[in-house]
Amino acid sequence: MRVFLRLFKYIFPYKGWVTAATLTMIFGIGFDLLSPWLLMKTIDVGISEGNMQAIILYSLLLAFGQLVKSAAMYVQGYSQEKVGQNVIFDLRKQLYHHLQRLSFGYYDKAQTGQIMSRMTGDIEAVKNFVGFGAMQIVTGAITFVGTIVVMLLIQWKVTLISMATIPLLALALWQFNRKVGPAWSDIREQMGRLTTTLQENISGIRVVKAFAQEKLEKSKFSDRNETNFDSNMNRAKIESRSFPLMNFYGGVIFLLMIWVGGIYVYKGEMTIGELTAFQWYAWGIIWPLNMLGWLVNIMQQAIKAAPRVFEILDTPVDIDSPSEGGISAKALQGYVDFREVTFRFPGSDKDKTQPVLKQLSFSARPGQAIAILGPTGSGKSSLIQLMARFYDTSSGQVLLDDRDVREYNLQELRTKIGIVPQETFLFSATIRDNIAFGQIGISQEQIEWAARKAQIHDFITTMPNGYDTLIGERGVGLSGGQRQRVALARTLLMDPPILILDEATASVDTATESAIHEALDEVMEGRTTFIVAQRLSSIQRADWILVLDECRIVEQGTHKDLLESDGFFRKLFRLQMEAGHSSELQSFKLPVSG
Ligand SMILES: Nc1ncnc2c1ncn2[C@@H]1O[C@H](COP(=O)(O)OP(=O)(O)OP(=O)(O)O)[C@@H](O)[C@H]1O
Repeated sequence: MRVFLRLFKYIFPYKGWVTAATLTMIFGIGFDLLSPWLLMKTIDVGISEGNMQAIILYSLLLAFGQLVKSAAMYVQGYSQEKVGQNVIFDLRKQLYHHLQRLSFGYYDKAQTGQIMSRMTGDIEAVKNFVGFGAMQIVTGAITFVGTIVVMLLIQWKVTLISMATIPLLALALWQFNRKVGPAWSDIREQMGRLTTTLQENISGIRVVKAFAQEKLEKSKFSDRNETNFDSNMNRAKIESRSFPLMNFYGGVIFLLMIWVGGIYVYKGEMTIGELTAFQWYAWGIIWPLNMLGWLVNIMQQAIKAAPRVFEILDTPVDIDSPSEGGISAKALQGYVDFREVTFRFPGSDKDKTQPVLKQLSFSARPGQAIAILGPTGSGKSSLIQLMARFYDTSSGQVLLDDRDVREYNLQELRTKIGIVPQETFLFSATIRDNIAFGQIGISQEQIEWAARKAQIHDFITTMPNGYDTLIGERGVGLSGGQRQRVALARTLLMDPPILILDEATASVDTATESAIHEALDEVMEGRTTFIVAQRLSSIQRADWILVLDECRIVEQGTHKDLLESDGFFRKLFRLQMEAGHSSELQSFKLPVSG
């Protein structure tokens, strides 16, 4: 019931169209009830009594009625479709907007296939009910009751006897409704899983092929496909057991009507006209009953699909601007302060899981380049994600220009923190659009400036269509290093006061990396730059180094400080020297002892 009430809120704005559909529906039903009566009069008053005028009058009225009914049907069909399409348009828009607002924490757990299936199949199921099923159920119910009332008024005894199978039919329908509901719930869930399997396979097709695991993937998909098949067959079984039975009970009504009606005509208690009209009225009873099974199906699909859609809409937006909009981040300068920051990923059990970051404190100011080093999994990426509020701290504070990040307007805050992440994503668009992503009024010169700084301009000019070359899914492929440089150009174009390079040059060769860092020297001036890296060659320009290990900052200082103490940094330096990277590390200019 709550599902219907909630759906009603989406229908309410289209009350004008609902009224049009309802009025034309009532009009249509009125003519449906009147037509057999007119036929009865044509026979009893016109044909039986040889009254030509009555024959012409009632026949004309019948023809006119059918004409008006057709027009009413057109308006009803159009209006109800208009309501249905508008409702899914609004629902889809709201869902998409909500998905845009949900935080990383939600996407860490959500399955893309499930989201896609809710955005498409589930919403479509809701539309079928709102735009068609609901109105047909009401039409069927009014037609059914109205027909019985008119028939009772004409010949109540024949009507009551003919209706003998109605209780049996109601029982069959109740049983069908009880069984088909869970079946639809299962189908919607299986469809979501099937879409997830498909989406993961397509996204990960390179891994599948590299490991020659097509067979395993095929069998995984076949399993899901089979489960989906079984769920649908289960529903089909329920339908094929129930529909013929319901049809049979409906047919019996028709037969009883002819049989009992014939006897009553024979006894003179019913006219031929009345019996003929009853045959027509019988459809007003059988039609809704036959349709009911099908309509219950549509209704049950919507009842099971709508909560899956509402589940996403009800997911709270845990990271957002403060309710009053937050303070402006437009003039952010780039002072960063971490104060006793402890962080645990959302959803992780406080008592069971170790925090990813524990009691972290450090400061950075504009113009400074901070390197973040540490073994893999030590929390480097987690740390930088807290600045742009991709996640919020579990305790402690992240301050930007002396204000807690949670006080800022979120959208503005994010445009002031440029992150080049480890894994870059490029859209199916031209290189120009990828670099200018979302920024309005950007000139070609600005785009080329960013591309030059990211050391990708020369490569772009060698491409067949230069900056107009399509990349991503629909266009040409780029190497890992080229992708990273396009992503770097995209971030530089944002001109953020805080620039974060999270292993942003890990996929480029050391010569290109060195060229990028040289070019970035000028860009980094006046900005606060964080460089997360494993290669020491990436952090040669850092003024301050933070070393993370086991959730804590275990070392911090300048290159010189850290080379003098016997910690992680010095070990890493020696390892990379031994691995033959001495030429790349010469700017450290410190003799290694011991
Ligand atoms: N979305 C997530 N949900 C739960 N735990 C996560 C999530 N992302 C990372 N972790 C865990 O948090 C810890 C720190 O991960 P993080 O990515 O910050 O490390 P890192 O130092 O950047 O590692 P790397 O150098 O390998 O990139 C790891 O133990 C990781 O398993």
